[in-house]
Amino acid sequence: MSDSKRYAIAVAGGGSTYTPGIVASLVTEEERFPIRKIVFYDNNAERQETVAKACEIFLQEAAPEIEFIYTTDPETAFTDIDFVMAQIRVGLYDMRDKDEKIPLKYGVVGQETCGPGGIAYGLRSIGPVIEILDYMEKYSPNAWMLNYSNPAAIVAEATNRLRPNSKIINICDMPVGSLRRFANMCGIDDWHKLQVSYYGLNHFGWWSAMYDDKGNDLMPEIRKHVAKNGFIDGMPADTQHADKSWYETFLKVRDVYALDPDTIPNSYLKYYLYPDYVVEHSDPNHTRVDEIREGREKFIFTACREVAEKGTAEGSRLFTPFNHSDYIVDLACALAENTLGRFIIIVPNEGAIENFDRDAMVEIPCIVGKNGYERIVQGAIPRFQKGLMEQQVAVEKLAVDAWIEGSYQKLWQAFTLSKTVPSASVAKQILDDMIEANKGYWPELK
Ligand SMILES: NC(=O)c1ccc[n+]([C@@H]2O[C@H](COP(=O)([O-])OP(=O)(O)OC[C@H]3O[C@@H](n4cnc5c(N)ncnc54)[C@H](O)[C@@H]3O)[C@@H](O)[C@H]2O)c1
Ligand SMILES: O=P(O)(O)OC[C@H]1O[C@H](O[C@H]2[C@H](O)[C@@H](O)[C@@H](O)O[C@@H]2CO)[C@H](O)[C@@H](O)[C@@H]1O
Ligand SMILES: [Mn+2]
Repeated sequence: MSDSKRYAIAVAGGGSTYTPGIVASLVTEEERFPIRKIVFYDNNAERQETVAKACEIFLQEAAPEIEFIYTTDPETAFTDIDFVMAQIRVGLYDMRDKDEKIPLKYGVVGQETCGPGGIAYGLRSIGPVIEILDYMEKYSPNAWMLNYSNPAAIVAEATNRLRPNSKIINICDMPVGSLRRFANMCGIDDWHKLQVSYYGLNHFGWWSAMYDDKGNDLMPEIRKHVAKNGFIDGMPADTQHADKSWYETFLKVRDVYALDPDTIPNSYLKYYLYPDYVVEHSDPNHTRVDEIREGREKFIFTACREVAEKGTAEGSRLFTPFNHSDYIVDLACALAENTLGRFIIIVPNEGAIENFDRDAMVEIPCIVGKNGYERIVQGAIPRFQKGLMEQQVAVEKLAVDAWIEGSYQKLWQAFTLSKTVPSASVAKQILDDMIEANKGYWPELK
């Protein structure tokens, strides 16, 4: 890529609720990351069109120099692009509904990326994510794919196993969302000023050190805050995080933190460490997906239709950059423009966590530039975290084995090994229901 280049972006999952935010960040960052083309790709023409019509109007008003197209044709989407930003949800919210509600029927955590729901979603995501990666390599062999599609841990294990040489970086917005909260807890205006040590698997990690840009230790202040308030930081919540379930998750970090006051945990650990509490506080008939249908999805699609009806995006709250969209755009910019910024991303361990599987996909800080990423070594981790991670990484690897081999046995083992599941018999009942629910999405299991 030449230094004066303007970049072309394909957004895979153009109909995602996160797409307007990504477009907003791309426009906001145009000066340091110039864009010549944005293409939306989705396999659901109708869903994508609603989002695309609004984005088209916004782009005409805010950045008319950017060419914009949307398509369901892979060749049109992936030809002549520099980056794929992927955020597909295979099976849409209807299948998320099953991921959350089937385990709850058996008294087990029902969650999008954790436990049986996360494994079920993983088995749906692997094939289509690989398909998009293959399209990218066929039509734009030099491009990078930045993948948000969940469950990122299982998708990362699969892409590493099945396409080890591909230019793909799997990412999560949880670390950056949390950094923004930590900065706020310490009265620091910009989370980029934080320098942190962090290790784990995706949605399964811990901060072990945090400093400000002058090298001052922030851990004492953050520890004090988290012990008292969890991740509730007093910032006004956006639409999504004003939801009751996010509030509860951020508050519950207090109890997760209590288990190891030396580190600050990822909020997702509540599903593994307090599964009984989570189930008791779940309504099996109204889970997170229902909150989203009533909240984020409704807001995004209503706002898109309003922009299309009015013929202007002026005054719409749709096109607001936020940390999720800023993060993926920052990362693309780092690869394109060699910024050498620090990013917490999901990569093969290869010794960065000294006393952990070399071939596990771990989430750690890396330096990112034109030639990819360089890991920042995290050293040896404590026994508590290591024990938990070994169990969880085995779940993720068994799930990918099961997808590759079409193995019922390995998938049963994966469900059984999840810390959220109490026994092999409960695992089997959930698995058998999941097989029925995922017909047409999962490989045939023998
Ligand atoms: N990694 C992270 O931290 C992170 C953060 C936020 C969202 N996400 C993920 O981003 C994705 C989008 O989330 P959402 O809530 O906006 O979902 P959504 O259902 O609103 O959007 C997903 C889009 O993907 C499309 N799609 C599904 N299968 C496809 C395929 N095979 N090819 C092309 N398009 C396909 C759907 O039609 C839909 O328009 C999910 O996977 C979600 O888990 C990840
Ligand atoms: O339940 P949803 O669909 O609202 O959110 C699911 C996603 O949640 C995580 O991202 C959070 C993040 O943890 C939080 O700190 C803040 O930044 O908002 C994010 C959502 O935008 C998670 O990382 C994703 O993988 C989930 O898809
Ligand atoms: Mn995530």
